[in-house]
Amino acid sequence: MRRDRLLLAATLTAILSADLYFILLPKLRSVGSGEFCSCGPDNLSLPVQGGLATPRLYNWTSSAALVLRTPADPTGGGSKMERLFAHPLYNIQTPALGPEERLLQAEQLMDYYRRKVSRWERHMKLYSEAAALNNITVTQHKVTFDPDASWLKFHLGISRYALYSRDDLAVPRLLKDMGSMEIVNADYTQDEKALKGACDCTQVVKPSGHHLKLALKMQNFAKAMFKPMRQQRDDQTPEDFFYFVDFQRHNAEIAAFHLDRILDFRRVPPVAGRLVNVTGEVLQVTQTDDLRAVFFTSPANNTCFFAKCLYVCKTEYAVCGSPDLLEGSMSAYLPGLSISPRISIPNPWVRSYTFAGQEEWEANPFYCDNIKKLYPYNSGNRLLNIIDMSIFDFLTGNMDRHHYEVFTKFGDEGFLLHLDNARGFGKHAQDEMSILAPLTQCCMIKRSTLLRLQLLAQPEFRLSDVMRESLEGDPLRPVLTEPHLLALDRRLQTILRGVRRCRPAAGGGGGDHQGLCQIHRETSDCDSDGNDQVTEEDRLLSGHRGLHGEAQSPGEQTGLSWF
Ligand SMILES: Nc1ncnc2c1ncn2[C@@H]1O[C@H](COP(=O)(O)OP(=O)(O)OP(=O)(O)O)[C@@H](O)[C@H]1O
Ligand SMILES: [Mn+2]
Repeated sequence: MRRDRLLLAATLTAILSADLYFILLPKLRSVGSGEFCSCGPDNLSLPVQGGLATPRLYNWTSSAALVLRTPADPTGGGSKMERLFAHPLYNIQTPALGPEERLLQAEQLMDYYRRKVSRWERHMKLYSEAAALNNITVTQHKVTFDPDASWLKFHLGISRYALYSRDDLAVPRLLKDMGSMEIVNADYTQDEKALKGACDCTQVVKPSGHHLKLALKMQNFAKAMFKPMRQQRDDQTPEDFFYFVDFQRHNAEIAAFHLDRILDFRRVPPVAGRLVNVTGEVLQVTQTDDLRAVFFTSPANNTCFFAKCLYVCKTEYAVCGSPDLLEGSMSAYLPGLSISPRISIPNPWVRSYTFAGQEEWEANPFYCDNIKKLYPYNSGNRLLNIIDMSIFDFLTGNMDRHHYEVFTKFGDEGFLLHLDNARGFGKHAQDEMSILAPLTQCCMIKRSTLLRLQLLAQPEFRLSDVMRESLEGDPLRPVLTEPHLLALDRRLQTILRGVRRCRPAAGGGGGDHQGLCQIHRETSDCDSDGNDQVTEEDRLLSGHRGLHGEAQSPGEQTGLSWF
């Protein structure tokens, strides 16, 4: 009898403990976790649904992510990505774009495309005649002129505010096309061609041709930059590697596109993963002898190829299919430079690309004050855009941002293109604080950026969860390992802490609020969504606590400077 009671007591205790551990504790943890508890000073309690616009992103992501979607559910279940994109901050109505705000006009692009197709057809005719004379087998693929092609729509949708609009359905179509459409041509990229195979194997820094990337043309003339897989998902950059000799990671390119979209920057061209058959889809379609010449069959019978230059330097840099299939990232090409020129500008926070070099910003705490006086950082939003870029790079851990590009058409107020993100996601356990130097030294941030970062720090929209879900839509899922996803949340908290604690070194914060981070409300011509954004965000914020929650009204009591 006593034994029975003991057994009963033991069972009850076990049930109670399990209850405590699995139900009560997680609840307590979720209440106590994060910096944005509903009563805390950092609360930004924006409405979860409705109000400003209806969700328009139901068709946005491809296959798997779509399958996962369930209607937005305020209790925390369902798709977080869908809830994020349905959030008012992501649904601010934008005014229609005028012709001057678009990068390209439809007729201009269509003419360009038509000329390209007929040039290609003429060229293919001559090429196959010559190939037949020389006994070279070429796979002839039929190209199609498709006025509705996804890449064409993507190019037409580029505006002075962003590479694509939030609800642009051409983008998911383009992702799908890049992941599966027939490849009709493979070649070196322009910058590799510019090297003309020149190699300097004595150069340690930025070894030319290290990167082994290709330009692939698809059957409807879409063009993508292919970066092959060089590293397994769970390999980490070795401790002793300098960032400038680190591998380029195809999965980092893919993940960066998704992150950029989730942050609502829309400054990274669409990137999809693809399993490419290097024999059938590269070797057999290339018309470049140089490229054909770097292919070989490995002792394990796999098809491999070298970077043009490193062929004569280090043979271990070859990449191999298994036996022909190779993962890679496909990054949608931007419109050609002849129809939409871009300029490449050195990043003011550029790193030294030598073993021992140090740049001024690393040694001078007042560096930002100097930059603020210099054109084009002395007016407009260029500096705020650089700070956005540093936030983006800090999240991915990319230290290789030596330049940035802008479309010349949009002048100084154009957005910055975030091209080349392949050196992110190298070390999940390390946060490279120096990448955030533009933010921590200048102590300013766009309000629209801060609002979204704060939203993504809330459990209902947790960045790692939204990223995980978004990346599920890529053919190469899982694109990032869990530790890399979780690192995003940690880094996001670090950025928000940085914003809260920011003290400009020179005390030159400006205005009446020196010594605090400046939260910049953008002017109409620079905001990525047009001038309605400011009013809409104001409306969203009205009735809520200030950004830092320290006071009721912005400006006076929050101690922030509003511009
Ligand atoms: N999606 C794109 N569309 C058009 N051009 C692009 C695109 N992505 C990159 N480029 C151009 O190609 C150049 C090289 O690309 P990327 O930087 O990705 O390769 P990389 O091998 O890392 O080169 P680098 O060593 O110069 O950094 C870029 O500077 C840019 O001008
Ligand atoms: Mn690069």
